[in-house]
Amino acid sequence: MQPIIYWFRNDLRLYDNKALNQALESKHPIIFIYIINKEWFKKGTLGFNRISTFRLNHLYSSLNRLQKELQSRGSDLYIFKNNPLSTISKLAQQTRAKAVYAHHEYAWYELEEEKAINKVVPLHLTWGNMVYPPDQVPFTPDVSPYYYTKFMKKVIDLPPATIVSEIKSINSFKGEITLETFKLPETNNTVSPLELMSNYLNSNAFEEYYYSRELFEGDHYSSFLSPYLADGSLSANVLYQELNNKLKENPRLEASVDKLKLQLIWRDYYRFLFLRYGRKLFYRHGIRNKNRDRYDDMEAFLQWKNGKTDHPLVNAFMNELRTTGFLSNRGRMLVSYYLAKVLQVNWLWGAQWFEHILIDYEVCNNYGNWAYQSGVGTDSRFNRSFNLDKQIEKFDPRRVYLARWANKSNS
Ligand SMILES: Cc1cc2nc3c(=O)[nH]c(=O)nc-3n(C[C@H](O)[C@H](O)[C@H](O)COP(=O)(O)OP(=O)(O)OC[C@H]3O[C@@H](n4cnc5c(N)ncnc54)[C@H](O)[C@@H]3O)c2cc1C
Repeated sequence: MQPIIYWFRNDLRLYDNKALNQALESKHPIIFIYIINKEWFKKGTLGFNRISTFRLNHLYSSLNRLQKELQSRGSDLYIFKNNPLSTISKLAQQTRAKAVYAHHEYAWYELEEEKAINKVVPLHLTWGNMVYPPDQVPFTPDVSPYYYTKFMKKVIDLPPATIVSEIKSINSFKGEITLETFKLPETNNTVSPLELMSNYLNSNAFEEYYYSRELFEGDHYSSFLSPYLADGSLSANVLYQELNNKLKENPRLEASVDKLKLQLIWRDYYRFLFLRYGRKLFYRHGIRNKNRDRYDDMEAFLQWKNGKTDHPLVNAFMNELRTTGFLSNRGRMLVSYYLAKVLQVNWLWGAQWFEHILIDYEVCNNYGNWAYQSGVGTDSRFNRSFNLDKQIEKFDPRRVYLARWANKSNS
């Protein structure tokens, strides 16, 4: 029987994986692949590439875990470091694969990639990786609500996507693959993403999430699940439904449960927005098509990126980000506001820096939030501003965060 290819994208898991289940239902032997796109490693005009070691190491760790899980089921994961179109074309030709199965993506570049691949070999795409995917809501992406609150109200009472059970047995491809594969570096995979999720939801820290999420830092001021949600090793839908279960067990958690659920709805919202507006979300003037006098000012950009601006709070955030690959949501909001609205620098440059440096970079969350904060996205108050000194008084009154990060040198 001809094989099929299962192309893992941002869904690096064997549980709650709808597209994978559909591939298994086809009964064809499966070749499991992941493609590390070599474009990510090319330096752009701003002097950095699209993936830092923070995210790359995290990705390796998720791939190692997935590969071992497949091996324990008598199968394997083939990893390639190349371009998705050429890899899939060559592999399909070599193995006579009948079709490729994968999850839909949402952003313009990925959608173009899907079209190109589908011209070479039939591509079966399934909606997934969301709580409310487009095939489960009563509206199509082209008319999905423009503002978050409207979107949230439309979906919040709908049943979330059905959770698909973990795959057990696999009919895997036994033939030879001669295309050059990529050997994964060893990584420490101690705790699984599902365990991390459950540890967090059972911790005392989660009880305080409803207010601690607004802080700059802390041991567990936030879930820190974003790197796993971004590469799909943690299912957002499983997290959402686990939150509902937690609430049934312990009604005292209501405020935290509701707040985290709203964040997961922001995540879905941006995906719908990308499906609706496509390439416009990568335009300097955004989907509002408004020229906001933003300049390609390299000197100001470098000062911002390297934590050398006139404001110590911005410097502290940028230093933490450069050193750890992570930043609180508040930190991200304030530094993006500062670059786009105070320094008036092209917001796309900031979004590109985040794409490079963030351990949890995810295209829709990143560019959607950047456009929002820069006044070219869907913020109803597009000229919203923040008083950074007041932010310090409110969230870091004893200057602990500032003392830790503001003067960290640019090494
Ligand atoms: C300018 C800017 C850029 C951002 N870039 C990214 C990015 O590349 N990747 C990313 O995952 N998040 C991004 N965010 C959203 C948010 O800051 C992070 O998801 C969050 O800080 C990650 O930490 P956490 O998992 O502990 O968050 P939690 O508060 O525990 O939230 C849980 C999950 O909900 C989702 N979520 C939370 N806040 C948002 C939000 N504002 N928009 C959409 N989804 C959200 C994320 O998947 C997150 O992991 C960005 C925000 C801003 C303002």
